[in-house]
Amino acid sequence: MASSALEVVTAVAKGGPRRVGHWIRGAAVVDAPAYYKVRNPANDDVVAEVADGDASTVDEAIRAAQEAYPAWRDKPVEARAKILRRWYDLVVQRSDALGRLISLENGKPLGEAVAEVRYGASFIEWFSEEARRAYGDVIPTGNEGDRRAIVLRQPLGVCAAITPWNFPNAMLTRKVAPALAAGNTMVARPSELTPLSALALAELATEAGVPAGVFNVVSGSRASVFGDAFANSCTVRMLSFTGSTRVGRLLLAQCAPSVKRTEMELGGLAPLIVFDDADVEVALNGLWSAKMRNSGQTCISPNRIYVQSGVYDTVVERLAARARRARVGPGLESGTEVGPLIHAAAVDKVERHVQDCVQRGAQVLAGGKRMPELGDNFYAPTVLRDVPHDALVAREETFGPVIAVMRFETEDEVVRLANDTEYGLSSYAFTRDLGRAFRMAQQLEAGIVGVNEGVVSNAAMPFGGVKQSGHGREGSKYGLDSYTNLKYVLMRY
Ligand SMILES: NC(=O)c1ccc[n+]([C@@H]2O[C@H](COP(=O)([O-])OP(=O)(O)OC[C@H]3O[C@@H](n4cnc5c(N)ncnc54)[C@H](O)[C@@H]3O)[C@@H](O)[C@H]2O)c1
Ligand SMILES: O=CCCC(=O)O
Repeated sequence: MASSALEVVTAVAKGGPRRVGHWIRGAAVVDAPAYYKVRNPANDDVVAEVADGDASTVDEAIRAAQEAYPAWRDKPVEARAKILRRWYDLVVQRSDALGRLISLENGKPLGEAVAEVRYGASFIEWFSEEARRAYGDVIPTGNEGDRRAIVLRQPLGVCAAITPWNFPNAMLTRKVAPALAAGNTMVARPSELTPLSALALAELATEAGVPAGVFNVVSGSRASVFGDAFANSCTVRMLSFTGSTRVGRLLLAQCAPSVKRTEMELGGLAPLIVFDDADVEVALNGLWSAKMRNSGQTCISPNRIYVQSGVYDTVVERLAARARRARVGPGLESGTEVGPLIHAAAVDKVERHVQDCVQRGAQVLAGGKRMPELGDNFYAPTVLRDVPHDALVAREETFGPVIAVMRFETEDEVVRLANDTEYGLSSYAFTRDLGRAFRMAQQLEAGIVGVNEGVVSNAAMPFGGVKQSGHGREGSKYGLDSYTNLKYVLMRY
């Protein structure tokens, strides 16, 4: 019986049973009162049975994090940095197994899954280094003869994290690494669909020397139980959430009574603009990589593709040819470029969006259908042309492999269309005109702008949204801000 998340991959290969518990106080909690099944989206097979926690589980994990806090906070920063660095090394060493785990529970192609592990690890590496740079300030008072004003940067205490299924490894490391680097402790609750990657990361953290109770992971099938328990706890000083804007709004309201600090990494509806003066090859490559990563289930995936009239026909035809060639299949099958969607409801949503485009006059150039021969959760990479600006895809995240192409004539028109949304996470523009490139960087209302580039994610850069895509920045030198308080001290001597 595999009881460790890291052993699940081998147990699956051998067909053996596997039950995985919460990770609290540096150890797996065995014999939980209840378990639920985690399934592979590619074939619906049970990957593992995972502990189904409740409010008492969360309370126990919060207690563990609270007890571990003073010693972790007071550890010399070099010691914390070295432990994080060891954790990074272990994650990299185990990247194949961790990648397989992602592929098993999330469905994404193995190559992408291993790339996610390395991306996730890069946040641990980055913050193991940033730990040493949690600087404060000395501010002139005007009375330097007898006083000094200093600003200290201090940890918050116990932090909580709720993470989504689409990047089960990286969305967690970019919260827990800065939290621990700054001297906080953490309780994390991963998506019920993909808890194994988080549990495996916690095991490796313990192996690396993260003391018991500093990083705890609780799993469970009833999401709101965890949100309620985190929000209602006055011990939890901060909640960092990545997920939909709908759930983000709920959690913000729940955190209001305890005036908890929040970091919200929410949904997107990215515009991607191809101007007539773009290098079409660069634009097509950028669009394809931004769109098809994780089968389109990415918060920064472009949902609204605006192509200027002069290159419209070329772009849609070449995209359609690319989509027809794409190899769709299970994530663990070699050669797979596009994997399954996470579950049946996700496929239903994609189908609804495609049908809506067609009903409004769009034409399907590639895909536009389910792939039952592969399984219930597969949808063919789809290219639609002549999509009207009032289609559903222009208002709601599709979260699937659908390239919905709209036509525009002028720069002013496309900036207005691109900004006409409550979302503001990422945006993309392809142009060879330098002035226009700067105007796009300036005018697009988003936390991230890719100019002639579709791959924007990097641990050294600030990731986050504006408007209803959230607040706070993950990664970069700003990534410690959400996990630290500034304390102003005026010293008269
Ligand atoms: N901005 C970012 O960095 C970023 C990154 C990844 C995903 N996302 C967004 O996440 C969404 C996709 O992920 P999802 O489907 O898991 O989102 P989701 O909001 O449904 O769920 C996110 C997490 O919240 C939990 N949850 C759901 N309802 C809850 C409740 N009432 N109380 C507490 N927790 C609750 C889920 O179980 C999951 O763990 C998309 O909108 C995507 O754009 C954003
Ligand atoms: O899904 C959103 C996060 C993806 C990323 O960090 O590149």
